[in-house]
Amino acid sequence: MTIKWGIAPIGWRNDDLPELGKANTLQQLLSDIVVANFEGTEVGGFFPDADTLNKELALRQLEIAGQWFSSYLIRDGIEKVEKAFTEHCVYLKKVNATVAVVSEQTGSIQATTKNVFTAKPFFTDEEWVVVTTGLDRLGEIANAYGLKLVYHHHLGTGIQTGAEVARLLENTTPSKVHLLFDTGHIYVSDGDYLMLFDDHSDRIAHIHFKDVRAHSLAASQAQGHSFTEAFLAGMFTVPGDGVIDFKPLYKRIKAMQYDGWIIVEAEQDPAVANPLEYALIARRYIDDKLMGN
Ligand SMILES: O=C1C[C@@H](O)[C@H](O)[C@@H](O)C1=O
Ligand SMILES: [Co+2]
Repeated sequence: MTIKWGIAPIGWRNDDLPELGKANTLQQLLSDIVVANFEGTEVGGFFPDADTLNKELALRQLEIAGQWFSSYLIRDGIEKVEKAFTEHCVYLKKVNATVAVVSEQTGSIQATTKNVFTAKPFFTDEEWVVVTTGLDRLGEIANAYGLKLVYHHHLGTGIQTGAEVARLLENTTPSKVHLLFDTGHIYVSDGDYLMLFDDHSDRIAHIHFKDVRAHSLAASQAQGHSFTEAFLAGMFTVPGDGVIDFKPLYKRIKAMQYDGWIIVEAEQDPAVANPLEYALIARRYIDDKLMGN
């Protein structure tokens, strides 16, 4: 079992809202990650070409876990998506990543003003077939580049709930499509975050540790916030600062001999939540409450 701990750029700069933290440079982000004693990160939308990135990583002995890829299999069809995904894998291989994070974004309300708690899309039976067969094909491409395709269930998308994740996994091939388990997304969607882990631990190949502030979540639900409004209002935070108890989860992760990355990922406005300060809060929680027990 080798667990690597990383932290995502999303607390410094946000791909969903690129104006957030615009002044934070790659160098600042990577140096903060070193200060907070994490081993690596995921690629953010503002990251440079592979050679430039590799140089900055090597200077700090940091590694890349993977990068998000928005697939539009239903909207665009497999041929178009395959091409973009192959380019994505070429880059990931150059930066020595291990996973390609994929989320089907057809119909997603993630970047819209719609109520994220009530207006998620649902795929038809035909659309499910397109998504699952397409993901199997993308998984073959990822494998050819020595990467694992890890599927990211996400609020406001067609694959959000535990039942939807189960349907996805039942209809895809285990050697081609793995699961990214994101604590924050499943907590807000279903409440119970351990059940999804227990049901599919054999498919989990990447983990996002995202915590949730219960009072902010309740306020956002009451106000019918969009995804963006909800995270700007403070719905997400780092482990140790919210309502999720990561201790029973971490016990399970160790018990299954998990081999892979756990990435702390908490989108907040960096002007409100100092990214280094929150990285250090997460580090302290991990050291004292998880690894120390
Ligand atoms: O992994 C993620 C990537 C982001 O783009 C996304 O919106 C966020 O919520 C997340 O979990
Ligand atoms: Co995530």
